[in-house]
Amino acid sequence: MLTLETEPDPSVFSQIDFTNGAVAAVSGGSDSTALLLLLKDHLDRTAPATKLLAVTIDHGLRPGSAAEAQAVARLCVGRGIAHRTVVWSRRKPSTGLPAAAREARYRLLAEAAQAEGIGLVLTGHTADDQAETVLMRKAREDGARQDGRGLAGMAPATLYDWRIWIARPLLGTRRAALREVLQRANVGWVEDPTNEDEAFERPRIRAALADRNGTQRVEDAVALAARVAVEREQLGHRAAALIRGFASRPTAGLIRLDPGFATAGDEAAAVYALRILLATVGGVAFLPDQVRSKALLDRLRAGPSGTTPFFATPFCATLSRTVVDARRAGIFLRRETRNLPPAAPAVDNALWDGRWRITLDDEPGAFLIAPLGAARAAKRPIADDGTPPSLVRAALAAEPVLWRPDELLGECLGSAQDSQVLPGMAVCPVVAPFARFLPSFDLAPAGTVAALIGAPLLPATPFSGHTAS
Ligand SMILES: Nc1ncnc2c1ncn2[C@@H]1O[C@H](COP(=O)(O)OP(=O)(O)OP(=O)(O)O)[C@@H](O)[C@H]1O
Repeated sequence: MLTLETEPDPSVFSQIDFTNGAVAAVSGGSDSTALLLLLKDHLDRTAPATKLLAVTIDHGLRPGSAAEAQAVARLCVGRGIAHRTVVWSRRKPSTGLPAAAREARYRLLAEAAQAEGIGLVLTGHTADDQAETVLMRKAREDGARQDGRGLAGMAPATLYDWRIWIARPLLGTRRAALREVLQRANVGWVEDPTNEDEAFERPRIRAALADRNGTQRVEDAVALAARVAVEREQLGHRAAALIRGFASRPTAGLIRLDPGFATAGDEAAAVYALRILLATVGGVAFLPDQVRSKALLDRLRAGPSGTTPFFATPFCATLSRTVVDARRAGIFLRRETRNLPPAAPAVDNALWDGRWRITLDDEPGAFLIAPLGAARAAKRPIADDGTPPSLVRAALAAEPVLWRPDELLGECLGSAQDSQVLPGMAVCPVVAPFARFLPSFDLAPAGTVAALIGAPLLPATPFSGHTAS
């Protein structure tokens, strides 16, 4: 049976590679304040030269938020820890504020880390947070057509923007244990009133877990997460093997699956692989519906011979903004041409159509980015490699090209295909469902799809001795 740490385990940090330093994300609440003290103690004992920076994001959403950040800064001064407060100064949305604040928080934490040449951010998520997350997702999944992979909860590490690792070393530690650490050290913390506001789902679940069966329910939820995480990782490895065995990329924007993909025998892995590929080709941040994806696989499998489909009757289907074209030459996936972004100035670190990451050194506006379009794609020379030319052209038409603003109707500066870097600008394909947040559970399929489409290699994981591949 799984037991949760009621005393913080000093070894929670021992698997983490601190070679390139760490940012501790410290809100001033109990969990992240304890994280900071435990981390500082660990580094003092094991690697005192490690660069450690505590960062507090002041969302400016509550009257006391600046004072709370100052309290963290004072604690850091007293302990010899570098600290920065970063203010979320952009305009706040009128709806979806918690999600926007979360998005901003991760962006600002990642920027603060990157500015210091640090590739790792640590957060203070606890076993209590994990249990709440799993129970909230379970409540949502019951009755909905979900695949259950969300029940793996929060991953021990998540790659943000394909560049900064967010690690959660306290996921196996109870909040009460962290508070005891603070009480023993005579260090106070801030109570966020929104954590108590039962108008929100998480505080309601938190309150429900505070009753006398709470400990058991937290342990059960965390144990469920651990089981599902193992299953999800295993499924990911099997999906990655199918992609390696059956998928190729005849040209930019076009993925070919060998028909054997549909009949390879591991149906769950094939559906998972198909969902990841559909989302990637379509530039969609979430995987398409499990049931519809399974129905599509069934259709791909229904070849006339029963075992080896050769699509005597070719068919086309669209899912996740991706056209699936099954014919004698193979199963082809490409971005549908509907709803492509119109020509617009390239913006730094933006995801163009969810499929390409743009990085600009120049001032914004130096380039425009637009789909190539059918007319120009029709004039492109096509290699004779057995791929139907009509499919190559259809795929190319949805690929981005770059223009100088004053030459929009003139000469095309160059296709952005194949991670082409123009002066002052880099354009790289992304694995869309994992481009912003890649949970460590999904490293295997993400890395395999990255290799398939020519996306940048994954950085090594923050766990010592583990590579991302
Ligand atoms: N204002 C902040 N400044 C710095 N770090 C923060 C801030 N708010 C939260 N964090 C970090 O995130 C962790 C989780 O905080 P909290 O549970 O409040 O956020 P959350 O919104 O539930 O997180 P997530 O969105 O990742 O699930 C904290 O332990 C801390 O490390």
